[in-house]
Amino acid sequence: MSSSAFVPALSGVEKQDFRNAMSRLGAAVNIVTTDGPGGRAGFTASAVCSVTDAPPTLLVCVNRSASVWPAFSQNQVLCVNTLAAGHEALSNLFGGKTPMETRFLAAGWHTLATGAPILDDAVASFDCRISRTVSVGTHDILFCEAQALVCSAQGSGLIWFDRGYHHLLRQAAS
Ligand SMILES: NC(=O)C1=CN([C@@H]2O[C@H](COP(=O)(O)OP(=O)(O)OC[C@H]3O[C@@H](n4cnc5c(N)ncnc54)[C@H](O)[C@@H]3O)[C@@H](O)[C@H]2O)C=CC1
Ligand SMILES: Cc1cc2nc3c(=O)[nH]c(=O)nc-3n(C[C@H](O)[C@H](O)[C@H](O)COP(=O)(O)O)c2cc1C
Repeated sequence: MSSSAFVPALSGVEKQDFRNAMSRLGAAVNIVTTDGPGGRAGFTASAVCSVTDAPPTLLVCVNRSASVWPAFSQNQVLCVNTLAAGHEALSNLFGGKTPMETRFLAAGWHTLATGAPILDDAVASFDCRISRTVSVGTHDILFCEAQALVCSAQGSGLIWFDRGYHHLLRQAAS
């Protein structure tokens, strides 16, 4: 066997080893918001993925111990706002222990179909109703059906990889 850093996991997988391996999966950074009877809330999420385009559905994984969980559970609507390069400070605000009002004061917002806050300069926003929730371990998987979309032709993407931010730059067409 080579002397590289490859470490085989032969008998079960420890939580920290799982996280270390997951840190190697680059993912877009999103601020997921909600509003309604349960109040306005938002958090940073990288566990977001497309499910099917008919009906247009994506999923979001949220830790049930997060302060935002009751609001999402009660409101049953959310908006996935995909961040652009330059949104690192906003991502940190929504990913930490910051009071909810302070998080939202740091950017401009509007609403579309569901009333969930849509970030003014997101790369894309998916305004959704939660169609199904499945609990696995510590997290709820929220299946979300898009009711309205915003898609920007401008801007570079923001990626979370190896526990840090990276910019995904547009290549000039060849
Ligand atoms: N899916 C999630 O709940 C995620 C949570 N985070 C949280 O953000 C903070 C910073 O994370 P990192 O700097 O990336 O270092 P980390 O060592 O906590 O996590 C490394 C990777 O493991 C995964 N991960 C982390 N916590 C997880 C959890 N509770 N359930 C499922 N997957 C999880 C994510 O893919 C993450 O990028 C931590 O508090 C972490 O828990 C970050 C990314 C995803
Ligand atoms: C880059 C990044 C990605 C994250 N992705 C997720 C995620 O997909 N799901 C999740 O439940 N928490 C995720 N978190 C953690 C939440 O953003 C954080 O727990 C949330 O803001 C709740 O914090 P609070 O309980 O202090 O309000 C992520 C944090 C960061 C910095």
